[in-house]
Amino acid sequence: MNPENRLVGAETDGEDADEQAVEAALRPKQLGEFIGQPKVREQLDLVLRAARARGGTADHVLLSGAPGLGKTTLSMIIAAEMGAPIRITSGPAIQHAGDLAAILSSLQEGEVLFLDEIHRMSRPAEEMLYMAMEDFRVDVIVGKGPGATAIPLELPPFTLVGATTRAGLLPPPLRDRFGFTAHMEFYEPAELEQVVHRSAQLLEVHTDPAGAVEIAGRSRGTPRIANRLLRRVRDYAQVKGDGVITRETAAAALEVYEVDARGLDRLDRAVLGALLKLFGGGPVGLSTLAVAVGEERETVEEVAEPFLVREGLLARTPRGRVATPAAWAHMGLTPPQQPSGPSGSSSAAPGGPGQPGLFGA
Ligand SMILES: Nc1ncnc2c1ncn2[C@@H]1O[C@H](COP(=O)(O)OP(=O)(O)OP(=O)(O)O)[C@@H](O)[C@H]1O
Repeated sequence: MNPENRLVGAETDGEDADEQAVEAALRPKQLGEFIGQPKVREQLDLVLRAARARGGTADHVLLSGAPGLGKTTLSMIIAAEMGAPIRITSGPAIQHAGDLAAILSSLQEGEVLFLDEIHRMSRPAEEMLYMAMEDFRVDVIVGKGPGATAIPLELPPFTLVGATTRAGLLPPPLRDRFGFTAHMEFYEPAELEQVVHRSAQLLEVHTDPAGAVEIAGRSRGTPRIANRLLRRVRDYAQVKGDGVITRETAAAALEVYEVDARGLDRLDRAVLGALLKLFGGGPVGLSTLAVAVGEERETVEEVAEPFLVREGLLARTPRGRVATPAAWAHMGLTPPQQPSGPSGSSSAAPGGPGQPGLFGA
């Protein structure tokens, strides 16, 4: 399986230009339209109102959280609420300090600079950013070696919105220069239902409440996935039904796309299936598990496991991967009997009363 083409992948890697255009059209434009994240919304609202009242530029904002939770959307909302233009770039696109200097020196006063994946910027660019954020100034180095000179360049005040999936990877001097930091959480099912209803309205497809519940429940807490599943269910409803999304059409469509009731796809289920059926629920080493499902070790570890761990279906322990009781239940399988006696065997079902500490990693 090519992990980039996963329907339930939270990244945009496998999406074509049309899909990305639809996604862009579904973005909320104002803070009031942004669903969920109540704390972030409330705090950001204060930051933006205060900046507007002062007639100034909003403080720099750091947004952290998993892909597809709305970081880009929020950065655009910040610009819209401030009536400012926005420039979008990303850490990996800024390889040299000069790349950053070129962007910074062309910003207009009050402009929002959205820097996605800010943790992947090169070190020299990062150091240049410190000064730009704090003093709205950069030193452009001209020449090399002992003859090199630093030419100071004044910048107009701007708002940096940095986004990262890994806030912990940011060096503290960079993190400290943001006036407001927000962590985006995964969305509750009820919030995802609202996302589905809103997007369905924009796409002009009729979705009944139970249809939205069905899609939201399979969306892995992520609006981008909810929107993507909605589009696939819409296709199915148009081809196989009368275009209306009901619980039945949503369930039938997502069965075709192999996204189960909890949002697991074929890869997730293959990993869980191997762990349960071939290894009695574990513990089993990652490499062995990867061979058993015919995937790269990294694919299992980085693509399938994070969601399985988050859902409480799989645990990473010092002795290997272990299925939880919830995994057995979800896959409709019965765990093997626990061996009696003081020390349990390693192939016994994990998590039972006889095996304390197995999930303690
Ligand atoms: N709170 C929300 N309400 C409604 N729709 C949302 C919300 N958050 C995100 N979306 C939708 O989800 C999609 C993905 O959002 P966005 O691109 O902002 O995520 P992201 O966190 O920037 O992801 P990445 O880090 O992968 O770029 C967009 O189409 C957007 O419309």
